[in-house]
Amino acid sequence: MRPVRIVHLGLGGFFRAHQAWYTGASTDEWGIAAFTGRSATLADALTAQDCRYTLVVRGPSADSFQVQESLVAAHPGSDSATWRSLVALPSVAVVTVTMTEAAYAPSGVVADRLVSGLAARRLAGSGPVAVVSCDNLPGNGEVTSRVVRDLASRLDPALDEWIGANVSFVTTMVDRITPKTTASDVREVESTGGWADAAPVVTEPFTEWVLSGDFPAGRPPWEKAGARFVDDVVPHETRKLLLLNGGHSLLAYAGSARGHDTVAEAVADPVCRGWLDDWWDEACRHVPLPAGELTTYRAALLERFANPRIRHTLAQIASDGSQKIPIRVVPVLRGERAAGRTPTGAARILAAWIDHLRGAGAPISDAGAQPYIERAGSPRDVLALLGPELAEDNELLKAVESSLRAG
Ligand SMILES: NC(=O)c1ccc[n+]([C@@H]2O[C@H](COP(=O)([O-])OP(=O)(O)OC[C@H]3O[C@@H](n4cnc5c(N)ncnc54)[C@H](O)[C@@H]3O)[C@@H](O)[C@H]2O)c1
Ligand SMILES: O=P(O)(O)OC[C@@H](O)[C@@H](O)[C@H](O)[C@H](O)CO
Repeated sequence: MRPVRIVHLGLGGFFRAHQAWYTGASTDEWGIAAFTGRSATLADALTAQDCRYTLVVRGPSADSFQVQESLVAAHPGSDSATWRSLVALPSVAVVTVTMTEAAYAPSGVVADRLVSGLAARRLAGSGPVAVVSCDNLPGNGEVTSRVVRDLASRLDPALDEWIGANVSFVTTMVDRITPKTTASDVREVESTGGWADAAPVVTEPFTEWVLSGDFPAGRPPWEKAGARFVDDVVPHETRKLLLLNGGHSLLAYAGSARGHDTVAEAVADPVCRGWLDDWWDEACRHVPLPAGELTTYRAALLERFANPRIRHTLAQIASDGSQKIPIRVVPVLRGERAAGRTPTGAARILAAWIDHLRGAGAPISDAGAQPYIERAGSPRDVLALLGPELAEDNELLKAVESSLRAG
C-alpha cells in the first residue's frame, strides 16, 4: 500500500476528482489520508471498500470509469486525535484542503484544524510541511496563511513563529467541474462499472491545476499528470474565478429564477446565454491575459457548461452567495466603475442574487446570508454591505435596480 505522505482536509467530491486523481495519475509512491468535514458517513463508506472508488469521467457522448487508488485512509473530521497524529507524521510532506470558501473565516474550521495539526507536528519535531489550499478563493495560500497565523499567534506565539519558519502556504488555481454524487450515479456505476461502489464521483474530462509556492518536504510529481508550477497564479485564478465561477453564479441565480435546474439547461436558454456573454465581455477586461487566450478559454467553457451529461445543479452553485459574490463579481463591478463604465453584466448578477435573497429561484443555503436577506428589499443597502462606496454610486444602483425581476 502507498505510504501516507499527504493528509487532506475536506473529503468530498472535488478532492477525489482532482487532487486525488492528480496524485494517482502521477505516482504510486504517495498515499493520501483524508478527513471529512465532520460526519462519518463518507469516511465509513470508503473505508468499507478499502478507500477505492470509481471516478466517472463524463464526456459529452461517453463515460470512462477509472478506479482510483491514491486514497489510503478515510476518517471523519470529528476524529481530531487521528488528524493530529497524521499531520505530525514525519513521512507527511503535504496537507491539502477543500472545505469551501466559508470555512476560511477568521478562527473558522480551516484555521482551527490546521493550527491543531501543525501544533502536533511541531511537538513531534517532524519538520517543514506544505499546506495547499484548493478552494475557490483568490490568493488561497495567502488567505490560509493569514487565518492560520492569526489564530496561532493568539494561542501560542512560539507556535506562530514555528509556522513562519516551517510551513509553506502554496497558492493554487483548481478547476474540474464536479457535481455532487447522486443515488442514480451510484446505481449507474454498479450496473455499468461492474461493482457496488457506494461512493463514486462523476466529473468532466477537463481538468486544470496551477500552483505557486514551495514544497519544503517534497511533493508528488503532479506535473506528470498535467499540473503546472508557476511564479504567479494570479492571472490564472482571475480567469477562472471571474469567467467560470462568476458565470456559474450568474446562471445559478438568474437561470434558476427562469425555471432551470442545471447549468446545461440554463446555458441552452438564449436569454441566459446572452447574459453570460455580457458578463464575459465585461469580466475579460479585468483578466490580465492575452485576448486570444481568453477567447479560446470562453469557447471551451461554453462547451463545458453545455455538456448535457453533467448534471451540475444550479442549487449547488447558488449556495454561500455571501462568500462568493464579493470575490467573483464585486471586483469587476469596482473595476468597471473605476474606468467610468456602467457594468451591466456584473449588475445583472448582483440583481439576480438579490432576487434569490427575496425568494426567487434556487433555495437559499448560506450561513452568511441573514444580513443580506434583511436588506434585500433595498438594493442600496445590499450594496452598502458589499462596500460602503458602492452604495453612494447612483448609476450603479440604477443598473442593479433595472435588472431586478419585475414584481
Ligand atoms: N465541486 C467542484 O466542481 C469544485 C471545483 C473546484 C473547486 N472546488 C472547491 O472545493 C470545495 C469543495 O467542493 P466539493 O464539491 O468537494 O464539496 P463537498 O461538499 O463534496 O465537500 C466539501 C467537504 O468539506 C466539508 N465542509 C464544507 N464546509 C464545512 C464547514 N464549514 N465545516 C466543516 N466541514 C465543512 C464537507 O463536509 C466535505 O467534507 C468547493 O467549495 C470549492 O472551493 C470545487
Ligand atoms: O465549488 P463552489 O461552491 O466554490 O462553486 C460552485 C462552482 O462554481 C464550482 O464548484 C465550479 O464547478 C468549479 O470551480 C469548477 O472548477
